[in-house]
Amino acid sequence: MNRTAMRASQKDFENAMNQVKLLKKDPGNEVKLKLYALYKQATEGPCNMPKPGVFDLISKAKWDAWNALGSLPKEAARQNYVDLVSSLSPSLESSSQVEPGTDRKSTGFETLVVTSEDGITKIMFNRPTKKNAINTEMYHEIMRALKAASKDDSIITVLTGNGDYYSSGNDLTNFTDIPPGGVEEKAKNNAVLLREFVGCFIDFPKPLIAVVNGPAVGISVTLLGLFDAVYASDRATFHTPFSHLGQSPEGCSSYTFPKIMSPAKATEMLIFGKKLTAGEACAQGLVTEVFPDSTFQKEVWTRLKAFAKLPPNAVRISKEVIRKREREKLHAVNAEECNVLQGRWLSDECTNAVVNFLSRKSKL
Ligand SMILES: CCCCC/C=C/CC(=O)SCCNC(=O)CCNC(=O)[C@H](O)C(C)(C)COP(=O)(O)OP(=O)(O)OC[C@H]1O[C@@H](n2cnc3c(N)ncnc32)[C@H](O)[C@@H]1OP(=O)(O)O
Repeated sequence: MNRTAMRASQKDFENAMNQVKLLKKDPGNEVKLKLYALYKQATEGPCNMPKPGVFDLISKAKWDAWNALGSLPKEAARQNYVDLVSSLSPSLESSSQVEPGTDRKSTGFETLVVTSEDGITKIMFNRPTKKNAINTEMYHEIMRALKAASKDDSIITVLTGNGDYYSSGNDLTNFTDIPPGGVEEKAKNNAVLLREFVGCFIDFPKPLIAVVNGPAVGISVTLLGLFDAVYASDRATFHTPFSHLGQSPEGCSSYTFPKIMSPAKATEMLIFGKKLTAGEACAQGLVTEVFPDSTFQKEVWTRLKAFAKLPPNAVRISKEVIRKREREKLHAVNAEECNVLQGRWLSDECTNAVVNFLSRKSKL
């Protein structure tokens, strides 16, 4: 279509402005200056600002670009703006698509949906009928997805849940398939797996963000202390009923939670199993921000897309600086928690709690 023969309407102009916000790639300073100048010309007419001083480089570059348009009529500037934006269209995305998910979808996962788009790798727990309980396969797949995300070209990595739950934590049927070596061997294998699993979160090199779409239980809560930001729907709750299950804290929460929320508040959660609302978890520092469920996805993904446009090296280096001085300590805490849990899994208290759940005598 020959757009120059057309006259861009105010609506075309507004659409073009919205499309600019959704550019996948930075179009470069030259194009950005042109866009700025055309926008100013289209909305205010010829340059009407005093020339900035030579040391104010950015304002001066903008002024030069606008001033260079001379007396170009507003209508023509509007048309040129729309044409310029449309020439950038290969790097635009559909404006209706807010949440990443359609671009590169990784195959080979049974329990996850992993997608990569707009500089964001999204790892979505995908066992909605089991409230996204984490079974052995899922522990392995999450580790595989994190390792791939650490090497791909994304800037940030997001974990979220499919369905009404974020995750109901460890799949309690993990305790049922007993190997030839008996329950001791099972407990040992689980401790090895758990240590490796939590280790992947400690060592993850990019910002890790949790998009907590609904209730979170057990290990899906404790791990949040190792994330860099946690955004929650106001439907989400945070529950670590370890004592009820005859178990003890994991995911480095015995160290991170007292630091994040004070020792007494951590005790209420980790020992007494107090369930927090999203608002309470935010007040205690575990959650970064809470959103109304009706606008949660739209608001959070818009924000994440903006984060993912930040310079990748600066983002990665900053994450390393922040994590560096804690990494050794976190690995030591993880090792100790796994050791303690290995013993707990062999206890009558834990066995009874799991049997009660599996025979539906108890629920949280
Ligand atoms: C390598 C090992 C590492 C171990 C690390 C240790 C981690 C510690 C923890 O994570 S402790 C937390 C463990 N989680 C729980 O105790 C939660 C148990 N689940 C429940 O209490 C409830 O299911 C509920 C409150 C989460 C949801 O209740 P609701 O009534 O809404 O739904 P249902 O109970 O009908 O659940 C639907 C189906 O999902 C199955 N399911 C849910 N959670 C789990 C789970 N954690 N483990 C196994 N299965 C779970 C539930 O059994 C239903 O399945 P069904 O439809 O086939 O009956």
